[in-house]
Amino acid sequence: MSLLVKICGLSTRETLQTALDAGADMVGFVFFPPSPRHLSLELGRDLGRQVKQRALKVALTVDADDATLDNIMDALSPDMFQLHGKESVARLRDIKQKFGRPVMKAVPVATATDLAVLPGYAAVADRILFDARAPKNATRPGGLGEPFDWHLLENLDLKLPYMVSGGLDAGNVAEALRVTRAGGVDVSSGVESAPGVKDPEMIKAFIRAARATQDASQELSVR
Ligand SMILES: O=C(O)c1ccccc1NCC(=O)[C@H](O)[C@H](O)COP(=O)(O)O
Repeated sequence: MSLLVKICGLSTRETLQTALDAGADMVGFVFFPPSPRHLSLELGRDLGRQVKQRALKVALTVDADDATLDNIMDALSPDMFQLHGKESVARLRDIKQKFGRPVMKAVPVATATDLAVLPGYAAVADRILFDARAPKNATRPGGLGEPFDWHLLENLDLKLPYMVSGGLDAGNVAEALRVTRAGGVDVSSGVESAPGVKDPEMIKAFIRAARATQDASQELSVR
């Protein structure tokens, strides 16, 4: 299974084009007003049209109600919802049934006890995104540019596909993959020159660094 690379929090046509041209598998669009990456529905509609099925469109929400999800469906027609709030297992099931889209559940990680929620979510979600747990005073539950201890996932036995995120960048993505054996990586701050300002060269460097781990593992497997 090839590595999935997600660039999250895209908000301009230029940087979205860079991510698509550089081969991102998933492009994430944030619909959470306190975020510096928050998109209006109209901008989401415009950027969504640009993707043209070159990558999966991931709509990122936080404890959103049905009306909000409905509006996002109309504007973006996402390929997947990324639920990054305190959504319950029952709410995941509800959203999948109502909107007919796969859901990726973000699981905040700070200590091993945070993994206790996995069996419940893994029974309903289509994918898990492990992210660093935000500090109590944070204005948002993700996109904070801080990693968690990847070794907490070292012995993970999860049948569901999962991604690792939180403080990744071109310099540490290979180590994050080596330790976590994740099938995908996700980045936001690590490809920005300032909060919410994506940098095209950093996007390209991150994707190159992530892809290089695939090449290395393929070389090993054919030896
Ligand atoms: O990116 C945001 O602003 C955001 C706001 C609210 C909830 C989640 C958010 N981002 C979630 C993501 O998928 C990020 O890519 C992930 O948390 C990693 O972010 P970073 O550590 O900045 O790379």
